[in-house]
Amino acid sequence: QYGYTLPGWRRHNLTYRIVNYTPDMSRADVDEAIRNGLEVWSRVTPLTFTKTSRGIADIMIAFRTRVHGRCPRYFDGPLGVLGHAFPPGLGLGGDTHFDEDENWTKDGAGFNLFLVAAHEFGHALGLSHSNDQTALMFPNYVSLDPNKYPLSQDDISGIQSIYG
Ligand SMILES: O=C1CC=C(NS(=O)(=O)c2ccc(-c3ccccc3)cc2)CC1=O
Ligand SMILES: [Ca+2]
Ligand SMILES: [Zn+2]
Repeated sequence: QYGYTLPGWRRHNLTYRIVNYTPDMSRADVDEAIRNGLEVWSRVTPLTFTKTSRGIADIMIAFRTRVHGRCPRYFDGPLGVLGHAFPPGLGLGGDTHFDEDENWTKDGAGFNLFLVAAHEFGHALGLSHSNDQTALMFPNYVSLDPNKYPLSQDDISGIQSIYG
């Protein structure tokens, strides 16, 4: 159950672009972690995600540190905040940034990019935090088994309350 749900995207066929890559992982592993992070949500909604490699996409994904660009939120160096995403909307809406000062991995070491991405994309699609500690949208990072299906019933009812 969520405190509030933000308005969702009116269009269901969304685009995303990975603006830059972390040196912690291979490009293929980053592409896969991001694709899987989006697929977690597209599997339970009518949403589709198409990758673009240039221009402006709905969901602009970037690895940034500290104060970055015209983003109103800043990162804090290693640990602490791992990423942030903006709720659906034009411009910054949907954009998702990861803190490059973290050690991003595809396995259990450091922080698992797929898991953090799946959480942040929940915000980019309009979900707030859940108080269900088994939920992907729980505010604290739990290193779930990335191969286990990370969505809880709470997440599914939350996202389906927005996208029906
Ligand atoms: O809006 C916010 C503000 C603070 C956040 N803290 S975080 O970046 O350290 C973070 C915390 C938990 C997760 C997470 C939770 C459950 C499963 C996987 C990741 C991801 C990022 C995450 C976030 O999305
Ligand atoms: Ca940080
Ligand atoms: Zn940012």
